[in-house]
Amino acid sequence: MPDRVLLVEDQEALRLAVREYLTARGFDVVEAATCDQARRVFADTHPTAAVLDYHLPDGTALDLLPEFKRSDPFVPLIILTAFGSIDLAVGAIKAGADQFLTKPVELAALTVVIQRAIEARRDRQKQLAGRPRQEREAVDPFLGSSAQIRKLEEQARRLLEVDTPVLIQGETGAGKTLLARWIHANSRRSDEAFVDLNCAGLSRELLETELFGHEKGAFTGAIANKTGLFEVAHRGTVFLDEIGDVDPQIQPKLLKVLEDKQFRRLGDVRDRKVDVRLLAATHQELSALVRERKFRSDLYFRISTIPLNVPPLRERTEDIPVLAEKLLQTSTAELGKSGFTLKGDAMDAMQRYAWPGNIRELKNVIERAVLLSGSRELSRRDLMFEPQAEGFEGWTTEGSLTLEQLERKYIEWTLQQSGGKVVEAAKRLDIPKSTLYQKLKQFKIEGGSAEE
Ligand SMILES: Nc1ncnc2c1ncn2[C@@H]1O[C@H](COP(=O)(O)OP(=O)(O)OP(=O)(O)O)[C@@H](O)[C@H]1O
Repeated sequence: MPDRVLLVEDQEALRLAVREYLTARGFDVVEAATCDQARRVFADTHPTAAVLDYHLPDGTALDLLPEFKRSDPFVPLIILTAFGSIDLAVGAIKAGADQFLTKPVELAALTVVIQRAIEARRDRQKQLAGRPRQEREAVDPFLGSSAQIRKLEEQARRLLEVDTPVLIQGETGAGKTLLARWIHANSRRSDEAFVDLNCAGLSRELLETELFGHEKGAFTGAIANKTGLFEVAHRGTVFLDEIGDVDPQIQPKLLKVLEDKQFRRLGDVRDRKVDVRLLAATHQELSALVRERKFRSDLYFRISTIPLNVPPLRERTEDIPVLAEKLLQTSTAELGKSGFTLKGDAMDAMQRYAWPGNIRELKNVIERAVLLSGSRELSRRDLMFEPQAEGFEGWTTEGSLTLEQLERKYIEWTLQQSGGKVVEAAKRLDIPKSTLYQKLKQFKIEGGSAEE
């Protein structure tokens, strides 16, 4: 049976073009032009995945995301936003979207994103059916020769024989999930399930039933018993991404699973026993959340005994060539292409760029270059790095800007936008304050103040 995709887009011409393209690639496409229509079509057709334009005549995609996720927690939701609306995109991801793409939409890229999202959904469903996860081609999380990545490998290998929880820290896209999968796949639990859940943007109710399950009648809408992920992962591994976002009311329940190996389904009167290993990841400073009383200190100490730090890509630039080559190989294979190479100037540019989105961004940049380049020899010009904010026009003022010049302009601009406050500018740039100070010194930028 073909996979059904719900397409919510009010621009008719675009909707028809996307529909034709996806239909020709074997999808069964159902359509809606407004939020209202989308609700009806979603309820009637139970799509496998949905692609939603952000702005709709009677609301935004954010109105639909929670409703869709409530009726089908696994449905992949892909949001289309206008070029440059990074803030909206971030909001959408927080609200539960799985992916976002900027318009104009590259149809081949959209297709790849939909296929991947559906594949990920299938994996989750297989897990729920109780079958051990079929590990896809094993990806090496320790590619490269930098001291940082070698140290990470050494530390991670020591954790394979034990059952203690592990806290994986690192910036978004740095490879935390990949590392968690690797730990599971190489541990004693590898024949059992690996169940992962991203806790970001999940409401307390949804998170609780996802993790612990519920009994029929536990709340309005609980029409049948539901098995939670901890039960599904019995004897295996549970990976909780963005653990810092777990609602404070759920945190004691997580602690109970770790300490007593027991939990209770919502609406149940008895505890259930379970044997799972917990791996958790965060891009936030959990100790700061503890200080702000947003994260319980007892849970923090329980999970942070063995922290692993995945380094950001910009701190291991010597690993970029080998990673880029590997990602080029996998992208071309997935896209059914071959014979692509990266030229020296492309490698240099990649090693000088700051990669705020880390390996995920590197992968996207390479994939886009493969899709869009007219030549198989990819040069610096084929690599389009993501602009990081609306309103910055530094790159349009001069024809030939080096990445270093662009970085300098962007830092100056961000500092100006932050009223000269270094702490705030560092937050906006998503880099540590100390790194920003170094850059200000390096680029001889003046006017930054240390005040909060
Ligand atoms: N060593 C690697 N080799 C190939 N691909 C990698 C490697 N590390 C990460 N990736 C790819 O980069 C992307 C991001 O990785 P991953 O999801 O593990 O990051 P993350 O730190 O968990 O991100 P987030 O914080 O957003 O959850 C994935 O598509 C992953 O396959």
